[in-house]
Amino acid sequence: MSVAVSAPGKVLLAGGYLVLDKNYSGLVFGLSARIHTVSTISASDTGVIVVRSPQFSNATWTYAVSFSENGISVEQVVDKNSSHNAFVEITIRYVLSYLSLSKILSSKITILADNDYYSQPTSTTPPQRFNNLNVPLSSAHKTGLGSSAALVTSLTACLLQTYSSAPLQLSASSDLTKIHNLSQAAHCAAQGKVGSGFDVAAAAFGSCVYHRFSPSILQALPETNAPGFSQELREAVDSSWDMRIEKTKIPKGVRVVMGDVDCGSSTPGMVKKVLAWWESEKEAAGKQWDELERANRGLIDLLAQLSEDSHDGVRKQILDIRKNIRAMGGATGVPIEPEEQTKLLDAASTGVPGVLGGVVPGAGGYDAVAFIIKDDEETITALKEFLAGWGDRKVKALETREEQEGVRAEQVEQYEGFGNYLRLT
Ligand SMILES: Nc1ncnc2c1ncn2[C@@H]1O[C@H](COP(=O)(O)OP(=O)(O)O)[C@@H](O)[C@H]1O
Ligand SMILES: C[C@@](O)(CCOP(=O)(O)OP(=O)(O)O)CC(=O)O
Repeated sequence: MSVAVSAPGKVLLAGGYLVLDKNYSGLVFGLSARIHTVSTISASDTGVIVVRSPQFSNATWTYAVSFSENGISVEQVVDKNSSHNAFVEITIRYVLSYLSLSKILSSKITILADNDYYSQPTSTTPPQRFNNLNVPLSSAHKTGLGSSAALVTSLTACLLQTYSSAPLQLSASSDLTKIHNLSQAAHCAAQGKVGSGFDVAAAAFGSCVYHRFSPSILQALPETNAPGFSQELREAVDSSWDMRIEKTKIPKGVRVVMGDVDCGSSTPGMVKKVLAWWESEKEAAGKQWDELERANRGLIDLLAQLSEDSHDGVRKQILDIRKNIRAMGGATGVPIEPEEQTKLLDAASTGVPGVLGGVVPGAGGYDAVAFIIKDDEETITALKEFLAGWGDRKVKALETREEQEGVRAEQVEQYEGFGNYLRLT
């Protein structure tokens, strides 16, 4: 029996940094680029879970699961080609601990990521779905769609579906909340920090206006090898969390286009500097964040009631958001919208008909841009050509578009290795 689940990637279009504080909003859209997790359970009760990502080399991870009165042990079986995958390992440990099982049947799990998660080699022919990059995962250039959050959420849902005594109803709010909470716990443990969790929220619930959960919910959890970890994890996951999820979507007539810029940014370093400023300049920072929250909410409200004659309002609102983002960058010394990005965003917004505006998504920096454009082929073609010809910086428009739905079950029609054998239910 096979179980297949997928979760979407994300773009935090407005509310970067602010969303770290539960009093402020994050406008996050789920994306059609999804990470799929397929599990096939075996009759063997040796408790071995083999996970593989066939799109990459040296991307098979084998775990021996054992049980004792102290709880569950998940140990990687290491061989000469083994790499380490903390996000996979910790997710397995968290889900099996949450389920408090005493034994498990072995299983094989395959992870398949839509191509937009990683830069693809230049080729005249479009790559097959789930293209085999044939490089180690660590060597693949990520495009910033939130691969770890989508992976952890789809793997969590898949493992729960595989090993729970009662099948999950992914459309049921209670099961969806369980998947979200458990995925947040595993993702934060794997990251070694409790971020805002907007990416896992998008992976679980899809597009939404997000207010974070209180970090204390997860900060109180003990180490996984501590006595009673399973019970404390279960109590935390099953408790009532104080995040707020306001479902939303990109309105008809416009679409989001992500641009992958071939250079890097360091989100953790940027977050550290902005939070240091938030702590040291409380009054000024509070005014700046309140002004940016006002601008962000203005965009959220405009998109919620968009019509053809409010496109100019969206243009002005995006410019207002960007002005505030640049002011925050100036106050903190963090290149949130650096000059190179300002030039790109201004040129595309004024030079390509149908582009309503663009921002630096998430933490900002140099590595990504996101545009809101009229949803027609003429505009998307013109924007792709503009980005491809933008000076010496390679800016590739990604194919992914907003997709409202979060984690969902997939139908596995036929499964030989990987490829086009996944179909939606
Ligand atoms: N296709 C995949 N298969 C297995 N693990 C993956 C895959 N994509 C991402 N991961 C896991 O997520 C990690 C990437 O996390 P991170 O660097 O935070 O990227 P992102 O910002 O895209 O989430 C990888 O090191 C790996 O552990
Ligand atoms: C700064 C943030 O508020 C948003 C970061 O958004 P990104 O989309 O830039 O995240 P990465 O994919 O990890 O780079 C941090 C947070 O909310 O946790």
